[in-house]
Amino acid sequence: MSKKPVRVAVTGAAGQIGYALLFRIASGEMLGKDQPVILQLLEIPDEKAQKALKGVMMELEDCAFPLLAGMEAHSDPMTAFKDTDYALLVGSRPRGPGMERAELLSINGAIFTAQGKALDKVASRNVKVLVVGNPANTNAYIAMKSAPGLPRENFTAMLRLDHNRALSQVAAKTGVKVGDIEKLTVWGNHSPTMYADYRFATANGKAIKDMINDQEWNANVFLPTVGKRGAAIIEARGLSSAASAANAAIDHMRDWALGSSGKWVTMGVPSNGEYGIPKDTMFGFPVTTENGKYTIVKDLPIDAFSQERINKTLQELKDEQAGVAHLV
Ligand SMILES: NC(=O)c1ccc[n+]([C@@H]2O[C@H](COP(=O)([O-])OP(=O)(O)OC[C@H]3O[C@@H](n4cnc5c(N)ncnc54)[C@H](O)[C@@H]3O)[C@@H](O)[C@H]2O)c1
Ligand SMILES: O=C(O)C[C@H](O)C(=O)O
Repeated sequence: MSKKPVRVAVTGAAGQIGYALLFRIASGEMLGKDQPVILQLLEIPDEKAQKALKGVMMELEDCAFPLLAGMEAHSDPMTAFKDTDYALLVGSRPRGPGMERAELLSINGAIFTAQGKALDKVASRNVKVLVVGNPANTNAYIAMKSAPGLPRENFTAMLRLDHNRALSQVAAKTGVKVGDIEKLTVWGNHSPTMYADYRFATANGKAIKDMINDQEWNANVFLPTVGKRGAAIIEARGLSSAASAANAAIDHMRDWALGSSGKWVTMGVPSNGEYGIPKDTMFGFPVTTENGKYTIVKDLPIDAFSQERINKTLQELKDEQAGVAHLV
């Protein structure tokens, strides 16, 4: 018997990431090749954006995806999030030239307050929320705080792009296959302060740390490369990473919904106090996922170098949270 369709809301649906994301959701890459989906697409109430959204929907229609059970265009989160089972919050205002971070936080803060409130009122009580729009961790924190009627663990931020970037850099350095690397993680904020950590990583039972054995490379090549990769893509493409961001969003949601088969993945999730991270801080942690739930990997040893990096990315998140304190 075929499965009942699930509702997937995507905001910023006519944007770059939306264009790289929607076709993959509709083809079953996110929730499985046997799971029909209804897409509930949100764009700003602007003629040009809504027209572009219609164009994307025409293309989705032209793909004749067997799993696409329905499609709706919205300009109001209160209708876009109605009964939604999954919400991918991609739409947000990018930082313009000369814009202060505080200004960006405040503009996007207003978006994620409204969207959090709408999710609180109309979404499924089991909704799984992934925030992609930057600053992703703090936007996810605002949405979570604006939705007190939903379980806080339903709100997550995307660190998976950093995780995937780190995997590829480690694979290139060691010569092992990317798919053979396990137990890598990224701690903290989706920003250049993130801490990609391969201390526990293995490939075919061998320790990656021993294979690399080069702390100078770790501190001065690997971490800056992963941390500044988004800026390097913008510099090269003239646009921010969209296909790799959409791919990471698919990976994040797929693993959350369908399980990671015991493997570690990185998710930005509200802390319960693990590793000394204050409760509710939306922080990148190593997690495993099973039956639609994630569990933070606990009690890993944190050495002095790692602690210093974790403190730095935590401080940035604390500063961001202080900047939006009036909104939550
Ligand atoms: N977390 C990550 O790893 C990661 C990676 C890459 C990009 N990003 C971020 O993702 C966001 C989207 O990137 P993009 O390249 O698709 O940008 P884009 O500008 O191409 O598209 C964004 C879309 O969002 C829409 N939008 C803006 N405000 C909205 C709102 N309140 N409701 C609904 N839609 C709204 C815009 O109209 C636009 O169509 C940016 O904030 C970017 O910085 C995050
Ligand atoms: O959009 C950006 O500022 C960069 C993006 O978050 C990325 O990591 O590629």
